[in-house]
Amino acid sequence: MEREVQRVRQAFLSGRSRPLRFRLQQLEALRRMVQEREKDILAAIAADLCKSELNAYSQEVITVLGEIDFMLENLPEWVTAKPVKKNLLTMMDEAYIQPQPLGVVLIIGAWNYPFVLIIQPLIGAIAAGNAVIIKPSELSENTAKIVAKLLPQYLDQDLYVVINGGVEETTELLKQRFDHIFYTGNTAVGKIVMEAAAKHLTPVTLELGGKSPCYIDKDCDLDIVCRRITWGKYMNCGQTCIAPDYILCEASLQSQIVWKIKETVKEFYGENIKESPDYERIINLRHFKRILSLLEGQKIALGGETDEATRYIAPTVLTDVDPKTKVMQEEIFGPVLPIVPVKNVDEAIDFINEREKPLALYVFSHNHKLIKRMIDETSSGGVTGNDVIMHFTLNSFPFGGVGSSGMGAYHGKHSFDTFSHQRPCLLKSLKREGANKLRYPPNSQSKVDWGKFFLLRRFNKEKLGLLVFTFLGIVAAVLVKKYQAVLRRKALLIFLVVHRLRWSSKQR
Ligand SMILES: NC(=O)c1ccc[n+]([C@@H]2O[C@H](COP(=O)([O-])OP(=O)(O)OC[C@H]3O[C@@H](n4cnc5c(N)ncnc54)[C@H](O)[C@@H]3O)[C@@H](O)[C@H]2O)c1
Ligand SMILES: CCCCCCCCCCCCCCCCCC=O
Repeated sequence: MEREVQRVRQAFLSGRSRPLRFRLQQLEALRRMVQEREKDILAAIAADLCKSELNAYSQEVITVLGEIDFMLENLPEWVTAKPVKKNLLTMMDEAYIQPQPLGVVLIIGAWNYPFVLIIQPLIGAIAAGNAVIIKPSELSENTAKIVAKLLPQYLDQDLYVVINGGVEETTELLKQRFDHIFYTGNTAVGKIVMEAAAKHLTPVTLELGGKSPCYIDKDCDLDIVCRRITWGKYMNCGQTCIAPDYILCEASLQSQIVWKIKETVKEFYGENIKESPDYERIINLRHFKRILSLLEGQKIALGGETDEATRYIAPTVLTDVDPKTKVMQEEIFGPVLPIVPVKNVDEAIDFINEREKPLALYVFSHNHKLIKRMIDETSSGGVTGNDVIMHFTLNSFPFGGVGSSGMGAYHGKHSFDTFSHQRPCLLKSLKREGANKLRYPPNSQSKVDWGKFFLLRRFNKEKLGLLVFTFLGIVAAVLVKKYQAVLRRKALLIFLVVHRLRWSSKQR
């Protein structure tokens, strides 16, 4: 493992991942890989999650292709140095921010969207000029294998390396020094990753989970609300990090919600859900049993049917759920939707704020003010009002959690920034040493006063224009004079003294 990371580091140190042209070529090659090997990729995802190829394409591949195109379009602008505002002490210097790659990045993926969750961060890491080690989830083994097979056929083999394995391999990998670790998965392992990273002071991005609440106000169109919630909750069999985890609403709305979800389930998946190509299965037996244990002692208002042999759990709704029961203590990550009755929006806000900060928050209402209030008075990684999941699809948004749902974010420019160091660069001349004497010892009150003038003085645009105009006038005058150097220094000195005297008198 150590040798493998060393090899990738050597490749990074060769410098070839840095030029813009190279990054664009690699991103284009990645796009070619997705397009040419689409069938293999979709088959692997389908095998891992019992997912139709159409759904695999619309949930994972579209996002990846969109992200690559967005990077290709914007990267030339993002990589360029950005000039920054200067102060009086640096006005003659060059000052800019240059984004630079961090070095060797480790990306650890989760199984629930096994392709997009490793390839989307990879796109950001390549765009930012890094070398990358990718560790796909061992639970989605088919996708892990196909990614390990295909990437070396399309990308630089020394810079971008896939390492497959389970907990043992990941543990060994985490002992190595990286320049950034990007982890997607559950919060408990997130803590292990962060602890390992701390040993090398490696920065981390943690894309974690949590219980994302969904508040339904009585002032809304329940047909539409229930259709949208049914889509987001049962997509991928509830195994989506930003799926609505539970519903908060007034008790009187419960029966209508159950009825409308039942109708929508029929509309989406037909009478025999098991036969539907759009309804997935639970990833493994451990998760299947975990989800079943959440149903114990609950009032099942819809669904509840299961089949261990195929790890099938029907779309399920629980009503009158007691917040102290197990289903409300952990992230469900399955097709079970508890409804917790609350009296009103105030109680819903308190309920959310008494718990860990979720990855997503959903609010449904015709009342825009209520939605805004919910946003203002709670915290979550992201929010969608009057829909679910959809904020994930907008790559101008930073995607990530807050508090126990994660730290850092990615997608689009936010990925580029996550994998870049924003390096401040100040380039001075070896001339104009006179002004520098101010900061050299021995210090004096007069030097401090000059320092205050240079560093604390604020010019508005008009004054700055006047300053530039005066300065140019001085330069022009000096050019026609015989004793150029002497005159320039004196004129500048006079100008600065006058300005400082005026400023000092105003201060008093
Ligand atoms: N925020 C997001 O973008 C996002 C996306 C998907 C999933 N998630 C969250 O991830 C969770 C589901 O994923 P999961 O955790 O079951 O996926 P998982 O079991 O695939 O684990 C994630 C990764 O952690 C590694 N891992 C597991 N145990 C480890 C250990 N002890 N030490 C080191 N590495 C270890 C695995 O090899 C894997 O690569 C849910 O909580 C979900 O909300 C979050
Ligand atoms: C048939 C064409 C449909 C067009 C696509 C519609 C938007 C689909 C959105 C899918 C979003 C997938 C969510 C993936 C979340 C991954 C992170 C958490 O697990």
